[in-house]
Amino acid sequence: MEGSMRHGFYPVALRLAGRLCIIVGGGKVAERKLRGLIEAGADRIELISPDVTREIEACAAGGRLIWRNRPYAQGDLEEAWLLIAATDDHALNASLAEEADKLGILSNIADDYESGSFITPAVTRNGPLIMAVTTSGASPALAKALKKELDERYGNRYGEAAERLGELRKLILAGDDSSEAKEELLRLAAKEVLEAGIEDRTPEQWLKGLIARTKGRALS
Ligand SMILES: C[C@@]1(CC(=O)O)C2=NC(=C\c3[nH]c(c(CCC(=O)O)c3CC(=O)O)Cc3[nH]c(c(CC(=O)O)c3CCC(=O)O)/C=C3\N/C(=C\2)[C@@H](CCC(=O)O)[C@]3(C)CC(=O)O)/[C@H]1CCC(=O)O
Ligand SMILES: NC(=O)c1ccc[n+]([C@@H]2O[C@H](COP(=O)([O-])OP(=O)(O)OC[C@H]3O[C@@H](n4cnc5c(N)ncnc54)[C@H](O)[C@@H]3O)[C@@H](O)[C@H]2O)c1
Repeated sequence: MEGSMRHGFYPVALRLAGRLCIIVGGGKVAERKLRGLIEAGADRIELISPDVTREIEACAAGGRLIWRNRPYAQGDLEEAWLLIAATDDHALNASLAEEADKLGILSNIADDYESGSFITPAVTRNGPLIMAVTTSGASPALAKALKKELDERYGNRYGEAAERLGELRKLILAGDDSSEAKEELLRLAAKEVLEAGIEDRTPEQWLKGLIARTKGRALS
């Protein structure tokens, strides 16, 4: 197996609910990262900055985050699970990256794509369907433009489909077919959605149709 050091990123989807996320900085970049955390379901957010945008201030007033209205102070990261450093102070961002590593905290450093343990992709969300694009730091603007194209092309079409497939999947997995038969049904359902779109029927009706299709094929 060959790795690539240059583009050495491992994409994951993190579960943030209940975990303390700290943003240091309160400018335009901090605001965008904050929006991303909220959309991802983060419910314990602290933002440390002596100065914030209006949107950040409104989010704090609405109880979406705790705003510490002061500069970063040593020790602020100790309880954190994840850090986003988005100040305009390069030396501070760099030292935050080091401190996070020492403490074992995930870190995103907005002004230096080589430090920090993760970078944030451009993201589009439609129900459970999340499409994320990264250029490994080569061109954030391209990541943003590609994300828009993906959203226009697939977002509306497959967001609801993913939701419905999720319900169908639960039904199939709860049944007592063999695991091979279940996998075949699940693959067939996803293929059907790609080829024909979703039809207006209950998961039970859908499953019936799929079973008929797999049986029909076995006989032919
Ligand atoms: C995708 C997106 C996600 C998000 O942030 O939510 C994101 N940047 C976005 C936009 C954007 N950022 C910049 C521009 C101006 C045009 C340009 O420079 O191309 C635009 C375009 C715009 O604003 O229109 C400038 C910029 N960005 C970074 C640096 C510093 C450096 O390169 O080290 C500088 C120079 C700062 C300076 O000049 O001082 C660094 C990073 N930006 C990343 C992510 C990570 C790599 C992701 C990847 O490559 O896939 C990484 C490495 C770290 C990180 O932030 O995680 C978000 C689109 C959101 C959306 O979808 O709407
Ligand atoms: N990753 C990205 O996508 C991206 C995009 C554009 C810019 N950048 C980089 O990100 C950084 C921030 O950009 P911006 O446009 O949000 O800047 P900005 O000037 O709008 O905001 C900077 C923020 O940092 C805060 N700050 C400064 N010193 C602080 C301290 N000691 N403690 C806490 N907060 C402090 C300020 O109060 C301010 O809120 C810049 O260095 C820029 O180069 C990154």
